[in-house]
Amino acid sequence: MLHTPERVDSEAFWPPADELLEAADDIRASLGSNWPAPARKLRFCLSAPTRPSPTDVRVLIDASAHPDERRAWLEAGAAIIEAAPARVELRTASEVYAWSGERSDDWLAALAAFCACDFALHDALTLALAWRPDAHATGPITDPTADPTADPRANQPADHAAARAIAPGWPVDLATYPAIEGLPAPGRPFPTCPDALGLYPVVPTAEWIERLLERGVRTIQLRTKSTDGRWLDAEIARAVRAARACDARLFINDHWQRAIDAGAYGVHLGQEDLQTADLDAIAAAGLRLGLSTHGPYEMLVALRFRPSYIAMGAVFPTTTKQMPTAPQGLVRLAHYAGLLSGHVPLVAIGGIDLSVIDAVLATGVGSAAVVRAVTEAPDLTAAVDALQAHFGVSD
Ligand SMILES: Cc1ncc(COP(=O)(O)OP(=O)(O)O)c(N)n1
Ligand SMILES: Cc1ncsc1CCOP(=O)(O)O
Repeated sequence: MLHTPERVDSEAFWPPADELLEAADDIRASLGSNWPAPARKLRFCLSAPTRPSPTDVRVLIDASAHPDERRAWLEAGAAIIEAAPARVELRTASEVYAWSGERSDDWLAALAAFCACDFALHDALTLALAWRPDAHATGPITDPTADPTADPRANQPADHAAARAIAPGWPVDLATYPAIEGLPAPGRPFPTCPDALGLYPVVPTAEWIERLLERGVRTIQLRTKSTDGRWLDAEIARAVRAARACDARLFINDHWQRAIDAGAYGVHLGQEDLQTADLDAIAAAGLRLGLSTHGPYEMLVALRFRPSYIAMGAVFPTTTKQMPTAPQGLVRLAHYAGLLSGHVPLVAIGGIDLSVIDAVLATGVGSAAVVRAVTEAPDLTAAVDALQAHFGVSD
């Protein structure tokens, strides 16, 4: 079992800072014990270390550093956080992130606490800037016997309600989350779609779509990596025809222009597609937009575009797609579901099949997207019927 100790590493701050460590420990304890143990222990350096290491994060508060010094830290693999009034920037050798907005005086303690729960540094910083001493969830801390990283195939929690509980220290109010800099001004909101999108198969051809519509599926995605334009046009047109005939919600992955031309219900895009897709054209055509995310930072990015739903994953390990981040697990998923509840529907994806569907739905998500659970099912009808039954859909 990989339970995180409810404490921050005693060497998390350099030079040692007892009060800061105590505040970080308090915040960490308020997050409960169900998080993965941190993959690496970061050291937050309030003064320059003699020799920076890749696990160092140099923290400059209302201060600047000589460019040569910065270069040396980044070359050593260290990260730099610069905190100015109402603005924080994180710089690594390859990335720059910037947030603006108010923050708590204890944001640095909160940062150490979220890093101790194994959030990536930019995700932990997003959460730390949102953290407030008095704006906490009221629910019980999640079940201390549940293993956050465990696939419930191996460790089925007796009570799925445990997976839904939100730790008291988790920042639940989107209004306290910082603004991410460098994004376009919010455009018009995309048309809404139901909170509970239900079972959401993601499949490679129109023929698959037809087969699944026949089995009663009503939210579905055409996802193909083909670059053959004529084939794509024909498949998308056929899929749209089939979905319309059943009044089903058909999302087209990536091919937003073709989806507009064919009159699909919606488009699904990844974070990198946000740089190139014409979101105004998608919205103007009345299509819904689903966006992929892999953590709290990307969730905030996605929210800026006012999508119809946000997808989060991979929840569990998957062989269908190479993922940029480690599986999120159920505990994070439940916290994301709590945060987005009432704002935008959340779709879980990655490694989901019949054996985990109950646990996934217990986190509060309204939909589960699946690839292999249908495309590799030995008996498609049985697999779809069994999955659908968990969404209250029966034959
Ligand atoms: C419902 C849903 N969630 C996530 C994805 C993944 O989309 P993306 O990040 O764009 O990656 P590719 O699917 O293009 O490989 C999805 N397609 N659907
Ligand atoms: C496309 C995608 N995006 C995030 S996980 C994933 C693959 C999900 O596939 P499976 O359901 O087979 O694990």
